[in-house]
Amino acid sequence: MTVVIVKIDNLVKRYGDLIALDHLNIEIKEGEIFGLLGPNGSGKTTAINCILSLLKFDKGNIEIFGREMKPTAYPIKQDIGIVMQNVAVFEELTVYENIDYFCGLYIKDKKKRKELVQQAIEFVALKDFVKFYPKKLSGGLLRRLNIACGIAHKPKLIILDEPTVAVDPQSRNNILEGIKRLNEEGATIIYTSHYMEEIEQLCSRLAILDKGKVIATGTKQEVKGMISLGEKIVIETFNLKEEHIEKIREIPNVIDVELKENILTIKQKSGASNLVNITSFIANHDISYGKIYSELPTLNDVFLEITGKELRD
Ligand SMILES: Nc1ncnc2c1ncn2[C@@H]1O[C@H](COP(=O)(O)OP(=O)(O)OP(=O)(O)O)[C@@H](O)[C@H]1O
Repeated sequence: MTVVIVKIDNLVKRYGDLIALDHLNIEIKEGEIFGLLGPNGSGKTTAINCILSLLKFDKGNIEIFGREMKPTAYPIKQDIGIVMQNVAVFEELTVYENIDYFCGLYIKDKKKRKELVQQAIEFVALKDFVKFYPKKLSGGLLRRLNIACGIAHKPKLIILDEPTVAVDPQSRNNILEGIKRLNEEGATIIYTSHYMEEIEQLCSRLAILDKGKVIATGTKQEVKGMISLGEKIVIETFNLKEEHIEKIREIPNVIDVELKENILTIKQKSGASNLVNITSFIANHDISYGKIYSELPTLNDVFLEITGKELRD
């Protein structure tokens, strides 16, 4: 039986005249890594703050673990781990003391807490830095400390709001791998990002947000299946003429052709396969080419087709 961990029903949140969340409906199931993908300002942080009852909302209902979420729902909060966008640690405490403090909010037994703090330190690979104060840590290490503080008490639901913004690639990989391990160990994860690559890599299901609305939701395949765009064929060409482009446009199932700095991108309708037709066209017209490959639509393509805008400006 599928257990629903988070149920967001018809959620509306206004800031004055601005509708930050516009009748949001989302269900997150046990064991998922659920992605909330959307550009800056689409409502991801507002949604997270409402889920956590840190913000009052105007309409709707939120249930977590099958119970109504309220500011005073402490038993529910105990089973949630939060890693917010802005690093929130104490400057006057060391790495160890910070993790111990946050873990101590939920775990009173000292022996148990010591074990959990050690596990969290190993988990984010901060063993060599336990005596450091936060101001001595690089941005990436600080993010890792922030994560350790949020997850040390082994919560059932972990919410991470853009945890990789402004971190170096090594720390980013460390963070993404760590999230996968937390999930394998049984935690349900909500992960917000405006990086579609991260959501693609990490999440089993996702919702794409724009202007406070869910514009698409499902597995990656389901979401990509909602648009008319199918495979894209990309060719590096050197002597292509305008008339060639026009002829390629006429090939059945081609929906768009674009040439940018020697890179020709041919977009096709979902379900169509034109690679053979296009390679024979190129050969028959003596067009010289370098790389040629086909790729599936990205989540940015989904966003672009539905909203007319790029995910990242
Ligand atoms: N406290 C606030 N007062 C007024 N407007 C706000 C407030 N917080 C957010 N907003 C507005 O609500 C909308 C949603 O913002 P939100 O921070 O939830 O988006 P986001 O998707 O998390 O973006 P980002 O990735 O930039 O954090 C934006 O238009 C934002 O300007």
